[in-house]
Amino acid sequence: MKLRIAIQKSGRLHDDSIKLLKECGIDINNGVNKLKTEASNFPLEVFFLRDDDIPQYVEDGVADIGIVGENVIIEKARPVKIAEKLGFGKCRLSLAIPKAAEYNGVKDMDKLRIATSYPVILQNFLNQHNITADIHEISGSVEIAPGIGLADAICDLVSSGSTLFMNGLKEVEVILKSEAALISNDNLTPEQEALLQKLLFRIQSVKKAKNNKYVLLNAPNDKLQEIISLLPGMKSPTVLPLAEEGWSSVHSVLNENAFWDIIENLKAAGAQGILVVPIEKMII
Ligand SMILES: Nc1ncnc2c1ncn2[C@@H]1O[C@H](COP(=O)(O)OP(=O)(O)OP(=O)(O)O)[C@@H](O)[C@H]1O
Ligand SMILES: O=P(O)(O)OC[C@H]1O[C@H](OP(=O)(O)OP(=O)(O)O)[C@H](O)[C@@H]1O
Ligand SMILES: [Mg+2]
Repeated sequence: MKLRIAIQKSGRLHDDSIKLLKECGIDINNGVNKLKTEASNFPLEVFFLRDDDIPQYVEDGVADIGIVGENVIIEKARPVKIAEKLGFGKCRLSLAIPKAAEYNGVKDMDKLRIATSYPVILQNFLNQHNITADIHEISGSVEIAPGIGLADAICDLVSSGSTLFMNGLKEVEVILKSEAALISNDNLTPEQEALLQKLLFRIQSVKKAKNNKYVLLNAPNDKLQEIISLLPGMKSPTVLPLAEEGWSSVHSVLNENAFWDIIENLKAAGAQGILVVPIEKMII
């Protein structure tokens, strides 16, 4: 028995999806233009599909699990479970209007023509704000719509904002924040569920490792207690004597979010020779 995963064939999520599987120790040979392949060291079959189709395939059980943006999951409104958010493909779905247009709030969208590939999410947003607008569904190149007279505003994905900028548009409302997620069919068999849990365990170890760094530093023994008190660590820091009398080496794990603040405090407390090393897997 194999678990079948659907990932994007090409596009924004393709490379990161393959990379995540690799980081989980799963080897797949991803031949050019192949639509289906198998992992050599995990019971996993991989289907390469258009991202829009992935929720439907997972709902129908053609694939058991899939990797797709939350924006697509919500737009397609299929009854699938979100098993894990994956931390890549981060973007937002936003409303944008021509740079020179005046904007005083969502109510300015009333009666406008809005071009989008996300009619369901947009309609829900407009309903919540009691706004009636004319939604033009188009499947791509949405940012060009105001420039060619197709629409007054757009609702599309943004990350750096450069596509909006290049098309003379400005972002005025964020409707949704999104990242890639692992979705699963609602009715997996116990065997499939066990394989999914095995995969999730690996994904979580990879994610935790990415959010943490291994830190080594030298501390004079008279500052050791103060330095140790600044370090969270997985249990408590490792302390080893240095060859030089009166000094110790301290090893610990620091979370990315608190990282720079703690490093500054460690330096101020007398830590020296601070080394920061990436962690490949982290199992707690
Ligand atoms: N600029 C961006 N930055 C980060 N993530 C993005 C960005 N644009 C899109 N994404 C995420 O990546 C997903 C895939 O985007 P992409 O542009 O490759 O889709 P697509 O053109 O619809 O591809 P497909 O050919 O599979 O239908 C989006 O649904 C979204 O979740
Ligand atoms: O804010 P930015 O960093 O400019 O990113 C936003 C753009 O990225 C996505 O398209 P993509 O580049 O994936 O091309 P596509 O239209 O072929 O899907 C999205 O549809 C926007 O057009
Ligand atoms: Mg698509």
